[in-house]
Amino acid sequence: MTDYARGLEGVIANESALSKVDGAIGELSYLGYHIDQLVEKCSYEEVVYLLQNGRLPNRAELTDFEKRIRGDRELPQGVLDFLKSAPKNASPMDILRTGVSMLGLYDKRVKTGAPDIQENAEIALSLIAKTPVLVAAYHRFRQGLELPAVREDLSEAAHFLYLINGEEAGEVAVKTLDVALILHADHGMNASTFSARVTVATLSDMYSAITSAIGTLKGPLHGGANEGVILMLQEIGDLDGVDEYVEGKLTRKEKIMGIGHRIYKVLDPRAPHLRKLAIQLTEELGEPKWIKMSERIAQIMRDRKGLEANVDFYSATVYYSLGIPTDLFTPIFAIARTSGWTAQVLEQLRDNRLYRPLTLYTGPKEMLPVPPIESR
Ligand SMILES: CC(=O)SCCNC(=O)CCNC(=O)[C@H](O)C(C)(C)COP(=O)(O)OP(=O)(O)OC[C@H]1O[C@@H](n2cnc3c(N)ncnc32)[C@H](O)[C@@H]1OP(=O)(O)O
Ligand SMILES: O=C([O-])CC(=O)C(=O)O
Repeated sequence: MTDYARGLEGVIANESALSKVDGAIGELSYLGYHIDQLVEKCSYEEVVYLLQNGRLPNRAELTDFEKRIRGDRELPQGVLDFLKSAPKNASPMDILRTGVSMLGLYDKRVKTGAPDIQENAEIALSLIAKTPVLVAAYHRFRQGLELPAVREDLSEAAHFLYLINGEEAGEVAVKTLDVALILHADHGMNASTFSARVTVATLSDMYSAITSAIGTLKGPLHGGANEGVILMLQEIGDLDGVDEYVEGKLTRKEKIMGIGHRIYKVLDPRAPHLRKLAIQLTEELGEPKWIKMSERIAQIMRDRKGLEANVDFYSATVYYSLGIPTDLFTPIFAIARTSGWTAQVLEQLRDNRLYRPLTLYTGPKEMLPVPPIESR
């Protein structure tokens, strides 16, 4: 019999040249470039180009690429109408999932039959351009505000902050979000990327694949954990409450959000970048208690369970310090990961094979006679 790996742990599902996740030493690279270098030397747009084209752009290529994405930010009127009429208390992740699915309705490039790689590469760029606008538009409309006109002179990070706030953000905020977007862009065969690849491997379309991925990212065991972290910190309230809270969770065998990882057995290499930003921002805000509480939680989890912080642990405090509402944290993760998801979908299509694993059947061994309905 074939070995059964619960939750597909340790199973290699496909090949990919996009990101290398080394769980033993805590190292992450995109197409051979260490994330530490990418964060130091590149913008998010350069990283998107890297994932989409397999190499870093030169200056002229980057300018063209930025122009291409910035020129594709307008949402179809039908999608804007949906965003305006959607319930004001909906989860922005549900809005994003539905909005991305709707974008497919308005895109004539979507066809049935064998997907065209070049057309899908174009759709990928449209999705990268439009997902931030979708999230920001819903956020404005739910407050009864208008969406500012989309602009072509701002980077992805600057434009998103401009749209949600209705005014341009400062340099520090833009740089911080840019780094966060780079760090969330791609991550091997994580659950949402796997969903996207499974969907498109049936020769479905890019919008369906990204819709699947958004639904998968939403859960608190995956991208939803960043919202869970800030809700946990708010529930604890202050540093004095941390030990009792964590002990209570461990006793009840409940999870602490933002801690632990299927692949990283050491610290997630994205966490130190976000930790550094969280320390700087909370100090500037005069609210260091959030980071002090986080440090104590991380320490207890290290000592008691040998578990380390993952990417969601400090990103929560970073976004909170930027004044971003909690329910936009996971959508921001999705916005960044759209660059990775779409690159992974294209990679899947270039060398496609249907995913169809087995299940270990645990039902009745013998065939049962169907009794008449009156006697059941
Ligand atoms: C971007 C991302 O998706 S990163 C992950 C974001 N998710 C979270 O932060 C949610 C909290 N973390 C978790 O639930 C887990 O660590 C996961 C789901 C991320 C990975 O876990 P898995 O590889 O499936 O490990 P699993 O859940 O089986 O846990 C193994 C052991 O560690 C414990 N454990 C793992 N994470 C945690 C945690 N956050 N809090 C408390 N205990 C934990 C489990 O209780 C279990 O302990 P036991 O062996 O004593 O029963
Ligand atoms: O790789 C994973 O399992 C989850 C993760 O950290 C990510 O998607 O960034």
